[in-house]
Amino acid sequence: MFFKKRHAGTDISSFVACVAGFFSLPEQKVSGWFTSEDGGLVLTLPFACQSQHQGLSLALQKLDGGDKIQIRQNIAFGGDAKRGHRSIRNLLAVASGKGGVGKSTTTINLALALASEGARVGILDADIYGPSIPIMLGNAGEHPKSIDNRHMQPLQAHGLVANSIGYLVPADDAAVWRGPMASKALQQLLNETLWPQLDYLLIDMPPGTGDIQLTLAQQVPVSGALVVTTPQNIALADAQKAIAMFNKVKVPVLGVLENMSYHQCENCGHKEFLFAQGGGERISGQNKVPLLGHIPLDIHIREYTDAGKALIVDKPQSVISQAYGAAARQLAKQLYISGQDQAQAIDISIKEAD
Ligand SMILES: Nc1ncnc2c1ncn2[C@@H]1O[C@H](COP(=O)(O)OP(=O)(O)OP(=O)(O)O)[C@@H](O)[C@H]1O
Repeated sequence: MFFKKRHAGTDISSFVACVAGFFSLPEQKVSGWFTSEDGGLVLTLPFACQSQHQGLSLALQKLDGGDKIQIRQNIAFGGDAKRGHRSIRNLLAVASGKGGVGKSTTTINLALALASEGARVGILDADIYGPSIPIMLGNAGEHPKSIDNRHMQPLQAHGLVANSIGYLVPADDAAVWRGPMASKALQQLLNETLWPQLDYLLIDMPPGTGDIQLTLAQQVPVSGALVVTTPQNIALADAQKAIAMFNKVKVPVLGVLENMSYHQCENCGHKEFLFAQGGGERISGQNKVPLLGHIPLDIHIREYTDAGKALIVDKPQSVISQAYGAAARQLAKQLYISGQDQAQAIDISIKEAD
């Protein structure tokens, strides 16, 4: 590991410290991101954070030799890659516990935010009983094409790929499916869709924590889960059940995202906390999982998703887009850290078995 410390006579520890500080990570987690190529140093970032490259580059430029470092992004495989899906580097479940807290809206906007951070992103709508992704992507009524009558081409919208039961059967049909049929449908959507190479596949889970959700969490090789909640007590109680469910099936909970945190008046700027305040902090503290952000209750979010348009693409500089962007980068980082920890745990248990 000599290279980790020195490169062509340069002590790289100051670069490592700079990158570690920039991402608030321990130095040993980032030292392996530096490699040597054609006599120069390359820094390869393993999670989606393209919007941060310039800021990081400026920080490095202040260090002796830091201006020559090339920055790249190559998103790492998360979790137990051997159990994973061939073309998908990270499968992420987005769950809520309680219905109507904005899980699908959050899934779409985080997916768009991850794509704007330079990742290849897909959405699998597993909300069999209320598939809203087709409407939110603006392509309800379209159907996946198949060339062999077995595999489906995912649909494309706003730079994302997606598949949903909503593209395949009328909503009323799926609404009466029992558990085994619903989980079979999800397996088919995952395994019979011709997913292109993806860095992240976000799975919009059905709301609730019953048998169906438990089966889905067990059957699909997800690398981690995100729990969406509002700050309201009844939503938090259900979010807590969702966290307990993932703990039970040993799926790492990467964070909690508080939606509809407040409404800010467009005229006077006054913030109103319609669904109470501090709930996200409480649930994150109690469970020792990161709180990835607060998304306000905002008319533009509702209007854009109802119209199947992408706020983040149309108005990337808006406060809302920035809030989703920050949450998406946090999520990507947590997914990476959790994947590293899992890989290390597997490594340790293999060594112990030796
Ligand atoms: N932050 C927000 N600001 C304004 N409206 C929002 C916000 N988040 C979600 N909504 C709106 O709330 C409604 C419910 O959102 P959504 O369908 O995403 O919830 P869900 O939790 O996925 O619901 P379900 O339990 O039915 O799957 C939608 O009309 C959506 O546009």
